[in-house]
Amino acid sequence: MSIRMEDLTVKFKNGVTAVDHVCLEIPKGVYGLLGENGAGKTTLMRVLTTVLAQTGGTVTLDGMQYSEQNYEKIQKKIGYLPQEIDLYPGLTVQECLEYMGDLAGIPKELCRKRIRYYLEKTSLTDHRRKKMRQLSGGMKRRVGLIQALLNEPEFLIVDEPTTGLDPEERIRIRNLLVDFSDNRTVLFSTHVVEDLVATCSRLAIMKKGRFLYSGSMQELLDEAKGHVWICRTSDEGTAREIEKNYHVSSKQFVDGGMQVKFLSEDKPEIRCAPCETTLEDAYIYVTNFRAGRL
Ligand SMILES: Nc1ncnc2c1ncn2[C@@H]1O[C@H](COP(=O)(O)OP(=O)(O)OP(=O)(O)O)[C@@H](O)[C@H]1O
Repeated sequence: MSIRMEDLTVKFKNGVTAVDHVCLEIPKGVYGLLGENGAGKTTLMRVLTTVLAQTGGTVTLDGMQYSEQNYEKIQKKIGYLPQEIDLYPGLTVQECLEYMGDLAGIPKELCRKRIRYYLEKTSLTDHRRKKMRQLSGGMKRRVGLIQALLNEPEFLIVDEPTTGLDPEERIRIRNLLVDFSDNRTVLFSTHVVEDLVATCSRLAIMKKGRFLYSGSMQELLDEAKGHVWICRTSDEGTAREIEKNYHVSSKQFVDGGMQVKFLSEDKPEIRCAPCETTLEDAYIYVTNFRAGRL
């Protein structure tokens, strides 16, 4: 399963161009999508799920064009967990999932078997008789993920799947997505950088409707290599100066002073040492230093 976008554009009636002439190929496996608020990620995902039609360019799914006559066939291959999901509050978890499975045309027995499997995988088995409205936010999110997985789609699109989950559940869901991606494509949109580090080896970074970066995680880290610096200082003035002049990626109090990690294209003129690059640093590097080239 491969998804290809060529010159894809979405311009809303109010004049906002949320997706701006982008090209991208999403291969098999988990593919990360990162970007600031308003970057255009949700709009892009809505096009990929056929909820919204593009205003320009093309999308193909294994060579099949996204066009009205193909929408039904495409929808059968897709699972989607949107950012906001409010499933039937009056139904129990089990009833809700059976109903969603029915809507997706999954035979009853097969559907029940899958529901049992995914309830177990998402630690919801003991909650299956609860009404949807009685669930916590994190539990609702997990039910939302199950409904997206029920038809075992070839292309799964998940928007912030780990929002509201505690650390253990977050890890479990990430592992579930990685297992699920075997021979399938999972587009994983998130603001949580560690989620991508733990799940994918390729990703795209979006800003103002365009891709600032698309490629491997390692190449992204390499781009920022040599531009990340660390300064330990007990002088508040130095710390303030760094904040004023550079993009700070972290700061923390340490014995007798402060440790500031920051990004700079060139070697800074203050006392500091080069430092290992994390995905978060690389993200800040690309969004701030490449943005000027947009
Ligand atoms: N239906 C719409 N009509 C007009 N403008 C819209 C519509 N939907 C989104 N936009 C605008 O398009 C741009 C991209 O929005 P989008 O929701 O795709 O961003 P996002 O990357 O998903 O943001 P977030 O991370 O906050 O969810 C924003 O400027 C937004 O205001």
